[in-house]
Amino acid sequence: MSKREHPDHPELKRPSTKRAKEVDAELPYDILRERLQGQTSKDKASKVLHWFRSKDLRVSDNVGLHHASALAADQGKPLACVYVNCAPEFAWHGTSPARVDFILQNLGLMQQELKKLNIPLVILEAPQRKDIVPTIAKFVTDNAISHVFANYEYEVDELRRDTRFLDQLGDDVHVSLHHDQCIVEPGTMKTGSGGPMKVFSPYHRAWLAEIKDSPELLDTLPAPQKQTDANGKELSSLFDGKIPSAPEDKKFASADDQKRIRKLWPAGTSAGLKRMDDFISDYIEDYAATRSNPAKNSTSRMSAYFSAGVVSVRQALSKVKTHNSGSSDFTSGGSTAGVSAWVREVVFRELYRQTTLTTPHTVMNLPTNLKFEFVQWENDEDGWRKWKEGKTGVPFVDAGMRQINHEAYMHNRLRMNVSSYLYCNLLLDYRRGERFFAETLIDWDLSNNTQGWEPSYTVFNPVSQAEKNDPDGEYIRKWVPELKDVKGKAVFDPFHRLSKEEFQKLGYPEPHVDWNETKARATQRFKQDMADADP
Ligand SMILES: Cc1cc2nc3c(=O)[nH]c(=O)nc-3n(C[C@H](O)[C@H](O)[C@H](O)COP(=O)(O)OP(=O)(O)OC[C@H]3O[C@@H](n4cnc5c(N)ncnc54)[C@H](O)[C@@H]3O)c2cc1C
Repeated sequence: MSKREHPDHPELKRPSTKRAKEVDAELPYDILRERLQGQTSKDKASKVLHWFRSKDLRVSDNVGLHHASALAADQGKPLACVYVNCAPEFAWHGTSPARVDFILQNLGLMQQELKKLNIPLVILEAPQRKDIVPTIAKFVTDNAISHVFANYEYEVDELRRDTRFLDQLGDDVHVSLHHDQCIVEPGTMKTGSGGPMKVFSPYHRAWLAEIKDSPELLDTLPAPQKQTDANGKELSSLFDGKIPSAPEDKKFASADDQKRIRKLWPAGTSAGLKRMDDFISDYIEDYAATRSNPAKNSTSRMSAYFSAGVVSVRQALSKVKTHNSGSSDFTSGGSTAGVSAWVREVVFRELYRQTTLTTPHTVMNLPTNLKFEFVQWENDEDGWRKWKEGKTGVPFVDAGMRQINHEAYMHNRLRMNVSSYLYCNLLLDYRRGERFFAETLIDWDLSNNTQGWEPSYTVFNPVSQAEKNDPDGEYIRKWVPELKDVKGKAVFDPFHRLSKEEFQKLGYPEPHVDWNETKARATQRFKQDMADADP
């Protein structure tokens, strides 16, 4: 059996490195674009459709929807919207109950908002993933739709799905895809030699220069105008669609969980925009100084809204521009330390989408650096269980894991620490952690998650990381109540810093592994297994 096949862990399935390189060489994005460009243009519309996916769930500043509505209004033709619900698609990606619930709630709010504009939002059901394309293609044909609009999704399966969609529709229907997820179109930031930029610093510099020179990239688009009664009437049978409930395997474990998560992450574009306004007025100026301290809770928490597209990055950055005295110069010379530090994080998000598009093997369950594919991982099931439950005996790691289990969210500093601990100290396949994040986070985003989990030689020391970033131990004491009365620096490493008797009274686990020994083991394993690796 090949090491790529894991009957016990289907989430670890992946293609060979040879296949990965073939996909990189013939980009699914290029194949789709060629197919789009090969369409015969179609000037006259009969009915227009916008197809929402799970990354553009908003009515305002939605590029695809805006163009769909402009065409419909221009030609005086009806406009409808559609979303294809597919439970196996959620299962395939491992989408968390929190994210499924967030998506469904946002669909409900959008349906109401669109109804006020006399535009129906139809929810189609695809029983299996393979049914998505035939289901929507049938809807297009049955309703005599002439033009379909949507926004690009940059992941391999999604690009291939769209190519199949075009093939299935043939020449009778015209399909337009738009770039909506980023400020700068992915794939367009090139190095001097013409290849896509892959390294953060030059990409960041080029990105800042582009936005400074072209502030219109931050302009937002209005919601569609209200549809005429006559056109609304033509679509009258499409108005009474119901929002589906979550599939059984994606329901919250309890009503309490649902209530807590909904309170932490209120659905809707208005709630997201308000969160952004509050962040700008209360936190952005201190962001550079406080962003790494998880106890301060001073980051924007916009990630759930960005990943489902409930708020666009344009909407967020146009607000930051207003705050920055109307200037789109977000360099350190043109904005405050807080503003430039926050925008820098958004630029990571932009680069990761460019990487997904131009190096697609990164979203096919393979590391960017394919040499890491040759590492032999351990099978420490006890360590795996302790990691998931936040019981490794390492306070900073456990605090992060308990936060994710409670909030469907984890502070970035902790994401870096718990991931390093999993694949370096426990030496467990990093893909298991990546999948656990998908299954738990409300803000799961394939590009950000896979790039965040990219394995590297750096082994984080969770004790010194905690001392530096949580200097008062406030975050640890909040999430690990067994340690709430531990005084001073012992909270960072109670097993080594308290007497045996004091430690035993806490009811907190001993460290599952010794950090120094496992760091040396990881370094040695990576070096040895990757030395002759020839992906
Ligand atoms: C192992 C690992 C897994 C991650 N998985 C995800 C994920 O599934 N979804 C996700 O959105 N982010 C992920 N991140 C990135 C980052 O941790 C989160 O975006 C951030 O913590 C969200 O909190 P915030 O909105 O308050 O961020 P802020 O600090 O306010 O940043 C603003 C926005 O910038 C973007 N951003 C911030 N940090 C990063 C980063 N390191 N990489 C890419 N974009 C960033 C996000 O869209 C974020 O909302 C991951 C990071 C790591 C190390």
